[in-house]
Amino acid sequence: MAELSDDYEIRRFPAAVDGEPGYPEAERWVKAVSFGFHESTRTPEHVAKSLQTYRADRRIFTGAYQTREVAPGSFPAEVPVATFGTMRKTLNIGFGRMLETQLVTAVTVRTSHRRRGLLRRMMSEDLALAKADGVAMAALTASEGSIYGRFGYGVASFERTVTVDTSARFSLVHQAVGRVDVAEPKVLLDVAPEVFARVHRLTPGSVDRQEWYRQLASGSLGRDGKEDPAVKVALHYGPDGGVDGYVSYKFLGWETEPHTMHVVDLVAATHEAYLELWQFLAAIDLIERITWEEAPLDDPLTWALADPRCIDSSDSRDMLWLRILDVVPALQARHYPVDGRLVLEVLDPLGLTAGTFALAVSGGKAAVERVGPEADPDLTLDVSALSSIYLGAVCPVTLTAAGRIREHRQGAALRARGLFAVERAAHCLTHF
Ligand SMILES: CC(=O)SCCNC(=O)CCNC(=O)[C@H](O)C(C)(C)COP(=O)(O)OP(=O)(O)OC[C@H]1O[C@@H](n2cnc3c(N)ncnc32)[C@H](O)[C@@H]1OP(=O)(O)O
Repeated sequence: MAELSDDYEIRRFPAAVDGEPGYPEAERWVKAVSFGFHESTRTPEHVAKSLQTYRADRRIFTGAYQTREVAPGSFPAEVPVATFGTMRKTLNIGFGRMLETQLVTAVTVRTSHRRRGLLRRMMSEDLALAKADGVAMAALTASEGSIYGRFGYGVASFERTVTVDTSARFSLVHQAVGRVDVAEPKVLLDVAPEVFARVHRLTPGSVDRQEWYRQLASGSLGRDGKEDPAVKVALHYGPDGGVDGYVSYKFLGWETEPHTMHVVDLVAATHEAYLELWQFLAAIDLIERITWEEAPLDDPLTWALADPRCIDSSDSRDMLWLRILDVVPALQARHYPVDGRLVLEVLDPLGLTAGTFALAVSGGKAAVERVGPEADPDLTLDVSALSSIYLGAVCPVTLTAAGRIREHRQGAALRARGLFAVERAAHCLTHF
């Protein structure tokens, strides 16, 4: 664990709502986070609403506080100079299996206190505590690609921004089996979590959503802390009449050309619902373009379009970063689509998971054991590379080519690729 400096005290406390004794401390913490991300100062109402959703997620706040006298006139000592938030949610690890995961969010360090090891200290302590608490996986989404590899995180899923031309060119090779109709946005307060729960069970890489998502999708609470009257909603009804998908969207205004609808949230629990929601979006009159920032890379829409070039997707990026905290339970939790055996030598910059492990899969079920240093490894890899291949969305053969995995036995990386494959493309619709 990192050296603790006397200049700062680290405090951990749960999210509190207005009226509770911990509220002033939680309020200052939230304000420090928005300062760290260069947002406008949040109004007290906005902070109160944020804290209600954070409480529903049972978030834990970590703050670093100055212990020495602060400069006169500067932020007082009660305002944290560094923030670090966590909550626990499930991660779909393929074939419908769920793994409890420590989600890390709201990481900020005030400019005047940066590069003194505050992030390293908060991260090392938090990951060690989560592991001691029996949590085998941590996850985050990163503001910069250069920060988190050193702590053992690896990119495990991707997303892309798509701009879809919905002029006369747009045509889907798909015969509708259900129907789509517009609805009052507030219906999503109830419907969105139900539809998302189905998607979460079906999609490897999916992280269960925070409370805020249903509020965002229904226009109840926008990013600015206010209701968003621009949000519109359409529901997809399957052949049985039940709602199995929705899209929440906003018109970008007549001055944006071509006239564009922006997707706020699109969640579909069946293949048909996904395509039919796109058919609906493309059919909106006076609109020639749809934009969506959270589209999958491996997207059925591409293959259902008569002209796949209707999609412009120049912006692909990393999405979910995973960090295995405990190798044996993490690997044993997965289902494997093929049988096989692999000996993995795992390196860990924080020392949480280092060791050599034998993974033996029979009938899809894994037995994992720590073996001695004399065991002959098939692969040597950093925990960040193991975390990257865990969801099947990053290819071990490619990581070997990149020098991130060392293959001691020819064909071992390809074997790992087969073992870690999942039943459908990994995609995470949850930012946190
Ligand atoms: C999950 C999320 O919340 S993502 C959001 C992350 N936050 C932001 O981007 C907000 C703006 N940035 C910041 O607040 C800070 O610069 C932070 C949080 C990124 C880093 O905090 P610091 O306390 O300065 O980091 P700390 O001093 O502990 O550095 C630890 C190591 O990371 C390195 N590092 C830190 N930030 C960066 C960076 N942006 N790029 C590259 N390396 C970095 C340091 O050089 C150091 O390396 P070393 O241990 O090998 O010497």
